Amino acid sequence: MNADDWLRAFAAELYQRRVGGDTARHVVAEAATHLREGGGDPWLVFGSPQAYAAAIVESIGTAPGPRPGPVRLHARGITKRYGRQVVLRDASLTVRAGQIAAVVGANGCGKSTFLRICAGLVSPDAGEVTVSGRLGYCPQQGGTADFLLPDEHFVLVGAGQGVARGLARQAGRAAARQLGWDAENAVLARHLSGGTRQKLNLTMSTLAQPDVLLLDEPYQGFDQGSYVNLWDQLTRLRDEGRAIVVVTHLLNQLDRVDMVLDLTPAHQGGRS
Ligand SMILES: Nc1ncnc2c1ncn2[C@@H]1O[C@H](COP(=O)(O)OP(=O)(O)OP(=O)(O)O)[C@@H](O)[C@H]1O
Repeated sequence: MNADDWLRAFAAELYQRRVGGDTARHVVAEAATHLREGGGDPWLVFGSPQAYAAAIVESIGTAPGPRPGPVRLHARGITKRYGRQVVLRDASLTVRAGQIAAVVGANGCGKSTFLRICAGLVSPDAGEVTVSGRLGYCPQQGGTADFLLPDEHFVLVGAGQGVARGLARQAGRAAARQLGWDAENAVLARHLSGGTRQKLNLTMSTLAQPDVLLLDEPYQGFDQGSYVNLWDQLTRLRDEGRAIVVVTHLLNQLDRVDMVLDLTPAHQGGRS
């Protein structure tokens, strides 16, 4: 990685950590000047772009706002029927900036349906959802395009959110690295393993720095290390002030969430 590549990756890491505008320009310009005048390999001078961006964030005290912050997602009295089957009955959830909510319950109790209603993809029969801010959604399956490279996914999602090509590519790669995946390899999505395709899905959902992040069992196919990385990343996103809703069957991580919505029929009626 030459100095220009390192600086681009560094800028993307800052962007991921919500250091933007004049501050980011200033920090990147300073690093560029240092490298130009002092020479040397940026990895030896500054270390990895990720580590240096993390050190910058720590020193300038960016990110965590007051926790919990304003309400970002409010789902109230959600009821949904498919034919005669009542899938959701009066389910409610309120998530604030800086909180993680887990949606749990038995197979078929309506977790994905609830998340799709929150994402605005399915209409409820009763109740309403209010989302404040930008939304990111990671579906349980699908979401990737077989004949596109990971980078092309990032550029496509970035274009929809007004993020420039180069920045989208770098931000996507940086987010993928946090899940232990090197997305720079030129492999079409159809040749990725199931777990890696899911990492691509997840990376796309976080790319545009959503205020509300909806994740439907985002860890499917993940190995143990990737699973740990995922929860570390969710904790970091929460600490940056995102509101996160994650559908999960794995109850061993519930100590890492702020609230639990159990959609098992006996528990419906919601809590927040
Ligand atoms: N479009 C649809 N048309 C008809 N029935 C549907 C539709 N989508 C979901 N269902 C039914 O609604 C119920 C809830 O499905 P949903 O996928 O939300 O459950 P879930 O809790 O996410 O399940 P799992 O834990 O297995 O992922 C299921 O019985 C399912 O078959």
